[in-house]
Amino acid sequence: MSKTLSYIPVFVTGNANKLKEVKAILSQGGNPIEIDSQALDIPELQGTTKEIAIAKCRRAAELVNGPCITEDTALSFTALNGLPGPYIKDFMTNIGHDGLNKMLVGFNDTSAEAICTFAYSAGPGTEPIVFEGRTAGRIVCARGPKVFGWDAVFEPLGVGQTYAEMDPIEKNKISHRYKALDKLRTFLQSQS
Ligand SMILES: O=c1nc[nH]c2c1ncn2[C@H]1C[C@H](O)[C@@H](COP(=O)(O)OP(=O)(O)OP(=O)(O)O)O1
Ligand SMILES: [Mg+2]
Repeated sequence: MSKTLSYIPVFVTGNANKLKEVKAILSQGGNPIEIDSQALDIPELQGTTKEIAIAKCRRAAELVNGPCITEDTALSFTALNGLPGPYIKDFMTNIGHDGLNKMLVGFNDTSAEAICTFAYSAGPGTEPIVFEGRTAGRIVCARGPKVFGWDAVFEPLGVGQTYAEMDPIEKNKISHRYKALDKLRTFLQSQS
């Protein structure tokens, strides 16, 4: 039986690949949760992953004028004290898979962490709540289809494949997004 919330939150994202994974993860297991979606591009501040996620969700709640969910993804390199972190989108756009590898030339440490921060707001003026998921791995030369962001250069610890090489079902079992969404799911189910 699927659990029915008294309202359907809107997942605000401009990223079709994120939406696809979120829908897949939420429909697995016994208690699917229904969400709507809207493709809005919301300005993102500088700051910690949590500060950025909260500001984004606050703005989204004003725009949709109701309950909403946003998600912010970061890729943090240990050797660079956490950078590019929440600024990964600009780095991907400007220097690509190769550039991300070159940034680590001269460092012995190629470890990195994929961080997903979901934020939920019950509506405009309501302080967003955040749910974080982290998956540890390392940065490698691109392997696999270059369909989704930096998937081809991130190899989760102990898997031997990059996110891009993994079966999407397997990625969705261990990913930063899955871990954060699992916490959000528990919260939403407790609300209904
Ligand atoms: O699982 C992932 N595997 C590989 N790459 C990923 C993943 N998840 C996000 N990404 C990329 C998309 C964007 O280049 C950056 C995050 O930026 P971020 O602002 O969170 O995403 P976005 O602007 O594309 O969509 P949104 O409208 O939800 O903000 O990392
Ligand atoms: Mg964004």
